[in-house]
Amino acid sequence: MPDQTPDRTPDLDVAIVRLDPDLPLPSYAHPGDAGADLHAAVDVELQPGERALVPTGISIALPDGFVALIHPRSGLAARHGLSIVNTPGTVDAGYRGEIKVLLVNHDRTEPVALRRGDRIAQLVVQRFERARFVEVDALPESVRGAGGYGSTGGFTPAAQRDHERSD
Ligand SMILES: O=c1ccn([C@H]2C[C@H](O)[C@@H](COP(=O)(O)OP(=O)(O)OP(=O)(O)O)O2)c(=O)[nH]1
Ligand SMILES: [Mg+2]
Repeated sequence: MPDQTPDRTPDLDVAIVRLDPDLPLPSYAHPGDAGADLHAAVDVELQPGERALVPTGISIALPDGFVALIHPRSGLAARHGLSIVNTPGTVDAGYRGEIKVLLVNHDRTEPVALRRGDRIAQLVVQRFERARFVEVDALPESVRGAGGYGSTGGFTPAAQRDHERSD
């Protein structure tokens, strides 16, 4: 069935140069998708635990005030343990070099073989705010305060749950 989701995402022109004219441009798989899929420009095989900086064959020029974030694809992560070391990778508006993806194979036993043209990651273009860091002597109080790193509780690991049940 065709995707019925109306695409209300506003369009933004982003200049792109294909360093490799045989590869497709990044593209959104469905209306409303946030990420445009990026293609590998080379074949690469990653052994378990191995990483590689994989070229995508494109350079872009984002308008000022925009950033592109390189996210992993969940299917590759779930099926092969493939992720990105520095996820999300940050592509700055001023960057004119080739976009590359720092892939890592988290699988313990199986290598991952990628072919040139495979969709290896997704690029999310978004606006950002540039902060002016205003130094003060003390920060305003908040309900959370300095609590973090699980201060609100986490989950009980299954092994511990089983142990409590058998008590
Ligand atoms: O996954 C990534 C991350 C970065 N870049 C490019 C675009 C980005 O604008 C530039 C610099 O990235 P970043 O600031 O993350 O790296 P850095 O280690 O801080 O290098 P630099 O000192 O050049 O900023 O490298 C990529 O192509 N892929
Ligand atoms: Mg940097």
